[in-house]
Amino acid sequence: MATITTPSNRLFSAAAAAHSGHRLPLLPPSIRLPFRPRRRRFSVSAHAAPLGAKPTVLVAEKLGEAGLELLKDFANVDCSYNLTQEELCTKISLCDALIVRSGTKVTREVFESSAGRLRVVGRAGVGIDNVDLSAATEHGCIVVNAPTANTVAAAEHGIALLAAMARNIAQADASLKAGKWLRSKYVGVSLVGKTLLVLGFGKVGSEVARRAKGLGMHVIAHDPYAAADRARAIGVELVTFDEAISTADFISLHMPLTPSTAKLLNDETFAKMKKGVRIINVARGGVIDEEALLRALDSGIVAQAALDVFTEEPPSADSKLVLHENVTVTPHLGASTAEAQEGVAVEIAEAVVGALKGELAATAVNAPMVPAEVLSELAPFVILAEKLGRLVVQLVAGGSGVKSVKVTYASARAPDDLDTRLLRAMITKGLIEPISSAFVNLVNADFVAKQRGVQIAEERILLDGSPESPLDFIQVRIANVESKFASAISETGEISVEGRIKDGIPHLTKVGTFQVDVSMEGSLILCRQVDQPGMIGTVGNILGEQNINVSFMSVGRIAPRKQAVMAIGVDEEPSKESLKKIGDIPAIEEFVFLKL
Ligand SMILES: NC(=O)c1ccc[n+]([C@@H]2O[C@H](COP(=O)([O-])OP(=O)(O)OC[C@H]3O[C@@H](n4cnc5c(N)ncnc54)[C@H](O)[C@@H]3O)[C@@H](O)[C@H]2O)c1
Ligand SMILES: O=C(O)[C@H](O)COP(=O)(O)O
Repeated sequence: MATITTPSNRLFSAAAAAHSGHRLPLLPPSIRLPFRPRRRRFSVSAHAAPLGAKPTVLVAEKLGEAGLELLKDFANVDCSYNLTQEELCTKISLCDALIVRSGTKVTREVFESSAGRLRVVGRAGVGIDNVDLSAATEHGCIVVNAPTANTVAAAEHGIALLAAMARNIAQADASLKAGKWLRSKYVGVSLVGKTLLVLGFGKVGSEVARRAKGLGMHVIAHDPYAAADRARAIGVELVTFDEAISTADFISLHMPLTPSTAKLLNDETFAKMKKGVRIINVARGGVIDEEALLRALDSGIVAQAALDVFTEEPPSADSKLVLHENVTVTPHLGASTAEAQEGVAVEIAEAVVGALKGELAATAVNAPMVPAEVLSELAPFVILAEKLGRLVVQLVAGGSGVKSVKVTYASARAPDDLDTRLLRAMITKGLIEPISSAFVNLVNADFVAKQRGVQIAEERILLDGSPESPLDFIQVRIANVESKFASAISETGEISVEGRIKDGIPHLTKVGTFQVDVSMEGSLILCRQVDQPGMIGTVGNILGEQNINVSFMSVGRIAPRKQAVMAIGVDEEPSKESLKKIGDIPAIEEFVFLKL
């Protein structure tokens, strides 16, 4: 038997990966979130839509017709463009989903103003730097984007800017329209044989590279996360950052804006570039230190720049960069083709509708991606996990404070085959919802646990035997607390419960050191007693008098006539009087009533 400990900070690895511009493999689009719909009892929304009512989607920036039609089939759609931040915050409390492009800042204030009603933010495009992802996660709001439909449009715009800049198209056009005929002033540079550096070899970058090869350019790329064979397949060489920037004649930027890419091009990096280098940016303004670029243009290190994106959009009317003679600019038009906008609209509408239906969208950027086949196999264990969390927390004596939770997954499968992110989220949901007003879901489970100071450590036990089922049992323990049911304390001094799946149904199989076997449905009475004949009948009679249906009973004992724990499943909640009568039975040493 081997024990493998897993750090619990992996739940949102997908979010972190997406944030760094590095996506996990995409999944089939229709994966259902294994959560029941939000129950009104735990709703944190002050303005939740009436049950059964259509959800409301606020479309805050222009979206293609085909996408709007898809949304209207499922939801009430409010198209309100050019909202001020204040207007957005006012409207949002009446919306279940919000769709934006890059022009709307979805700030923490927006999530706070939604008072818990906003469940989905759809970014109709790739870059999610205008959405406060941490705030979304903290509010349990899923963020989805449309990462593929505008790739070609952005790549084509990059190539258009490259060619227009090299041949001074914009400047010559403006000059001719101003009545001048300046043929010698606008002599350009050729592209063929020149070295183009693609910085960020993702979807757009690789399409730019492919097109630049067709123009006869020598293309190199730098991307710390890209696979060399993918680059090689289109005749592109992946090189180090320093080598890349010091050899390129043209540099085209295609990475996301993240803390690690912000101001990646700055005074220091411009100083390492070839004199006369030309820069194209259709990624994000913030990846260039714009003041440093201005200095590099003025000193001649950078001969020309072509910019579609700016740190502040729109840039100020007197921006020296925008007005610079050697700079060609467009107002963030990379994704703006008719075809791309229709495609993006459909891509985001499908993702938002799916997320509102409770499906885990393949393009979610702040929730773990769990493959469909894993989800279906884990489904019963997901319910077991929540019930164990819900049960174990009710065994804690008031005032103890839950801080340290240990979860053990026992399985005959290799540890890497078991994805525990969902299970951990559901245990957290079970642990936290009964003792707080928080609404916990797959998106915010780790955050809520951390916020409440609850540490969840996971370990895996590798069992012998055939690995048909993903799990044999799950054990949840809470350390450093007192229990209102002393028999739930294990040899290690922790409150401990253990459960298994039997015939597809979650069963409680161990409490403290006592083996029991009760299905985890309805409610549960746990009694510690001295094992003796007639106990089951006595308790059954008390409950029968009150017309309480007993669904099952199970006795786990240390040895005949010694201490035993009796677990009684009941369909209805017994009255205080009935519970008192049970407690008054002389052989019963302690008992507890638990809601599952
Ligand atoms: N101007 C526009 O209208 C427009 C349109 C589409 C996309 N974009 C922007 O273009 C960028 C790229 O989009 P995409 O769809 O190709 O995204 P992508 O995620 O497919 O590719 C981004 C690539 O950048 C790489 N990367 C991350 N950090 C890096 C670093 N420090 N150095 C080099 N590479 C790094 C990633 O590994 C990834 O391969 C995004 O910022 C997106 O918002 C702009
Ligand atoms: O990140 C993107 O997809 C592009 O920057 C497009 O932004 P837009 O939707 O505002 O055109």
